[in-house]
Amino acid sequence: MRSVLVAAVALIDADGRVLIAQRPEGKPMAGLWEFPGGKVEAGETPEDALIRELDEELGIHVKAACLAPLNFVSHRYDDFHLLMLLHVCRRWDGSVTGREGQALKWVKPLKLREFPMPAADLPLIPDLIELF
Ligand SMILES: Nc1nc2c([nH]c(=O)n2[C@H]2C[C@H](O)[C@@H](COP(=O)(O)OP(=O)(O)OP(=O)(O)O)O2)c(=O)[nH]1
Repeated sequence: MRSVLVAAVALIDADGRVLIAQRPEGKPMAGLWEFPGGKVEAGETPEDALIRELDEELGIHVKAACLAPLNFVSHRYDDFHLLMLLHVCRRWDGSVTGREGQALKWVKPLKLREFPMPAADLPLIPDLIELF
């Protein structure tokens, strides 16, 4: 089975809310709310990939030193295996903007369950709740 390595992040604002982004129409899992991030490409570290994706998707600049590992998930979807590394980040430069037209929401961790998320993400919610 194809294996995909994804680096993702819970950006946390001053009010303790987490940023989620809605997957656009036309993509697999369209409409679900996810943590920003994406696939780690050949030659990249997970941190490199995340820094690149945050620039492309949200227009913000993040330093590797501001990315703290929180947990990972190993999840078998029907057609691929996902290994996703979730980081936490509270510091960035620039203002968060949906540069790819995606909807964005800042959500308290206790409210994350109100938003439909990919199956792989659900076990990560308690980790975010425990941060506070
Ligand atoms: N960024 C992110 N991806 C997630 C999460 N949960 C989850 O199952 N995924 C999956 C969806 C995708 O299969 C993969 C991330 O890949 P991606 O967003 O870079 O790529 P994509 O599927 O949109 O496809 P493509 O544009 O690269 O062709 O990880 C999550 O919380 N954040």
